[in-house]
Amino acid sequence: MRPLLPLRLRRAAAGGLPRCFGMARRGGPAWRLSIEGNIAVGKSTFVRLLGKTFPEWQMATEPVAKWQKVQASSSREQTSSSQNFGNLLQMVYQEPSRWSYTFQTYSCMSRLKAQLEPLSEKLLKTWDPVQIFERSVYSDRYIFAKNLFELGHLTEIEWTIYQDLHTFLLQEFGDRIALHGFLYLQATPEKCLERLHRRGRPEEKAIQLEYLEQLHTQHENWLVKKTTEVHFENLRNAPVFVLDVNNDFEDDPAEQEELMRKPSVMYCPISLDCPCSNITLYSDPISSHKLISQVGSAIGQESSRCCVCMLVTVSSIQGWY
Ligand SMILES: Nc1ncnc2c1ncn2[C@@H]1O[C@H](COP(=O)(O)OP(=O)(O)OP(=O)(O)O)[C@@H](O)[C@H]1O
Ligand SMILES: Nc1nc(=O)c2ncn([C@H]3C[C@H](O)[C@@H](CO)O3)c2[nH]1
Repeated sequence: MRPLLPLRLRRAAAGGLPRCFGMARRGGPAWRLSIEGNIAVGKSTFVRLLGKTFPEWQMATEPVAKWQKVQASSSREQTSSSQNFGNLLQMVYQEPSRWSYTFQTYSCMSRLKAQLEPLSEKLLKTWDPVQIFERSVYSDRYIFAKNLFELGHLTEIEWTIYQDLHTFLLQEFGDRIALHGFLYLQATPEKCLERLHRRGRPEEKAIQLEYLEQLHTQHENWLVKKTTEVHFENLRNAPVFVLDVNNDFEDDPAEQEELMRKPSVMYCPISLDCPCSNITLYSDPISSHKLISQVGSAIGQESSRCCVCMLVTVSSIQGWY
């Protein structure tokens, strides 16, 4: 079963909707969501599942391989003989004070490029085109760079220059890199460490629980408590859907069922007149769809695909691990 909104409803949102509602039409502006979460929480796994379930969607995975093998990308002769300048991921873990600034400028640039990618031909032909990003230019700054600065691995001057550059680039690119919402995969740092060890990426061998605890706090402050100072108006208003992914439900149908019953909280401060403000949604697609219909009728639409519907659709995948 694919718990998508019925096609009829997905096609209903054609215009005249409040600010937070999208214009679903063939080749129209894409819904752009970022999957956020701690190291090894399960983002790539989740994105892979989304890709299998919605083959028409465009997925931008985190370019870890590029960080592990830095190569010049501007040269016209981009061949297999391109020089390998080293494993920046390993370098930043081994010598954070030396390499954090280099890493953050490079990772930020690679995320910016991903967010600027044009819609694929395939996506242009679909109704409700959707782009999914694994992390974003925002987590680059408000999770990792901020944390490295607080740990003293970025100096005052490096942090200042990074922020200046980040703000400038994001303002320059404006709507071209805008996101419509965030899906925050949330698990305890202990669970992330367990998964990190199970995955066994060599560069991450020395990661301690304390580092994952710090990153967890950064995620909570930015996405849940909203205490992190952010510098972009659209980011302040973006909806955040929090999904508890602590359970190892990959091979456990009983856990999957349990998960389906769990409510998730959607934070949607998108506009004062938005009817989906701070409501509780259910990871059970049927309950969620009922709620979406209620939201739709509350604003005089049969139903629509808004930020809430979009995130519910994405999150309902969770039940099929
Ligand atoms: N819900 C889950 N239950 C059990 N194991 C999981 C679950 N999700 C992911 N895993 C496992 O945890 C490990 C890390 O998952 P994954 O690589 O998807 O994490 P990630 O969040 O993308 O990591 P990173 O932050 O490094 O990009 C993998 O071995 C994966 O198979
Ligand atoms: N320092 C630093 N800054 C980032 O922006 C960043 N984004 C991801 N990572 C690390 C986490 C995983 O080990 C690995 C894959 O996610 O890369 C980062 N490290």
